[in-house]
Amino acid sequence: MTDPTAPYQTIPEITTELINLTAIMHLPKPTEAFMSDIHGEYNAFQHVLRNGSGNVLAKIRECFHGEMTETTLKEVAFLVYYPKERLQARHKQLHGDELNQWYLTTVQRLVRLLAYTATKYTRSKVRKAMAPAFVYITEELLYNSADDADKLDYYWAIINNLIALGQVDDWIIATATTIQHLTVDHIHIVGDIYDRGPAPDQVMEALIKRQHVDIQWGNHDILWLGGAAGSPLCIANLVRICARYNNLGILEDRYGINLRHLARLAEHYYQDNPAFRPKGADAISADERLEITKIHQAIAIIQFKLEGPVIKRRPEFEMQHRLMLDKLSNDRSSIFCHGHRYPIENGCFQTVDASDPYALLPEEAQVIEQLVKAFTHSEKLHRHMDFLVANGGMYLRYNHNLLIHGCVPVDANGEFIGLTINGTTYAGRQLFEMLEANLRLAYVNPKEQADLATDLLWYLWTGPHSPLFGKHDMTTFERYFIAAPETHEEHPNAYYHLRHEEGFVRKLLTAFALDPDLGHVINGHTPVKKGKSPIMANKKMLVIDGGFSRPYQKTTGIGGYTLLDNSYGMQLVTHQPFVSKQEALAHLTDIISTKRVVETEAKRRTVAETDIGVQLNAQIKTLKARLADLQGMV
Ligand SMILES: O=P(O)(O)OC[C@H]1O[C@](O)(COP(=O)(O)O)[C@@H](O)[C@@H]1O
Ligand SMILES: [Mn+2]
Repeated sequence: MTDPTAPYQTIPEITTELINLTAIMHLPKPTEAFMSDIHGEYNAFQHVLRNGSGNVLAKIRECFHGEMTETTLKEVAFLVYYPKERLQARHKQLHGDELNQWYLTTVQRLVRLLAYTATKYTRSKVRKAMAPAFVYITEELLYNSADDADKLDYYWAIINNLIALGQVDDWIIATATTIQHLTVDHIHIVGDIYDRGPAPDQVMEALIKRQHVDIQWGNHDILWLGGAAGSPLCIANLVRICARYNNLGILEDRYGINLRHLARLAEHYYQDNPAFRPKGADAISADERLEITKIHQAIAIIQFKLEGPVIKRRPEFEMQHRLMLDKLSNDRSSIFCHGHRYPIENGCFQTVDASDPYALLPEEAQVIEQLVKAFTHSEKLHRHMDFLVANGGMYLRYNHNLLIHGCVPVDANGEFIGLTINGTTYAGRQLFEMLEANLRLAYVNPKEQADLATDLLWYLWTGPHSPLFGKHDMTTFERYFIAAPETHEEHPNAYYHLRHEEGFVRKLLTAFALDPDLGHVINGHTPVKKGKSPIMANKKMLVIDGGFSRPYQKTTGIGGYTLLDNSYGMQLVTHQPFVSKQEALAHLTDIISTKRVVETEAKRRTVAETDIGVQLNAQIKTLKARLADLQGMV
């Protein structure tokens, strides 16, 4: 890494930079937002992203305190969230002089709001958040006040010219976006961008456009990373989930993955089957539903077949109990598992050879080969996965907090447990690091499909000690084919009851080299059921999967939680279910219901108390030593 102090070598250069860095240390800590389990719900996600978890409206309220009615406040807020759409609406309503008056008022308001949101940042940081084409104009407006009599004409001349030259709409859009970005400086995504919902690719595009984003991988994200890394099992799982949620379009239309071979195989071998009809597919034709139902069965059976060889070649995964196809009776009418014989419902094992149940038919092998090729060659998928790999990890330590999608696997006594590979046992933080190193290895070697690194990707999705899964079994097979509900249970790791205890959460923070007095553990993954609190362990544990995922809103009763951490403290924000962008725009409805203060700081926190502050402090030390050397030489 290059030394950030390298450009400062002379006494005046060093002095200027020292003054700059020391001043930054005193600025308020930038705002962080935490979101998780977006599950492809782009519209709800982008709304929360645009409104900064309710922070934009709060800033507008403070900035224009007492000057605006509730309706006007909302109008300004929605202009900041959806500038393009609101401008279109204005163009329909207002013309000529009325429109010009609206522009004059609006530009002035946005300049005031921008100045207000920019106060806690350096000029250089604010500049970086602006659209390059408008930096000059915006800075002139921002740093020359309309209240200054000498500058009044100059100020209004800029605004009038923006209007006269037809640039004002673009400026409004650019400035609204800058305000959004300054309101929430840093975004943490605590996993599960993918699966179940319709537009994970759009979520990725939105994240790529933001400047400060990190991602803690979720088990569903691993399937897609695994797909790009050429793992046949990850591919089979994610295609199955796309079929189950009527989302095959994500593969074909968004990522250019051709499903023709799979559809042909499905058409040949499968019929209608109630257990495999797609969810949330009321609007599609009967023919289409039938086609998806067949594809769903074809890929599920391929998945169960592919699991066999991996479980057998990796005894260290301890997943032999997940071998299901060899437990079917010869006539496939029953199965012996979980210590009992159960009848099979909705069976579709026509391609399973009783004497060699895990063998793929030649056409199944061909389908999977073709899918692997398509996944490893999709340019768009690679762009998205490169971003996920470059900006993501198995866990993150950030400003004293530990961010993890699922859990840190432990036994009933709270001792770390994990995987033993080649005689070495990996548990606690080492387990995360070993898995991450293997993921990165698998990702850069997509041609390897049966090596340990690729098999570990699948383990991350479903393994009993996977920190991203956190349950003993994934009972997908039983959920499709066995009615008895006791076979569907997926026992959660002891972590999930221990995380209510403060002592246990302190132990986790210490194990990840964080200060247990200052830090919190922030989790996603498990929807917080109606009536349960997402704040646990004397506020040390925060669980923010309130469920953006529509299919899960029945369980949670809400539209999701997000967490905000600013210089004043931490706040948990509860969101109502998001209906649609059209609905939000038509009625200016936000989806914030409550803000709950988790912690309030006695003294406003500054940059000095953040991770960036620690880095700046090191730079200050280096520069001071360099200055002393130079002064000694004089
Ligand atoms: O709701 P579905 O589609 O049946 O999925 C259920 C499966 O999803 C999982 O909950 C994993 O997904 P999450 O990470 O979203 O919890 C499995 O444990 C479970 O078998
Ligand atoms: Mn998850």
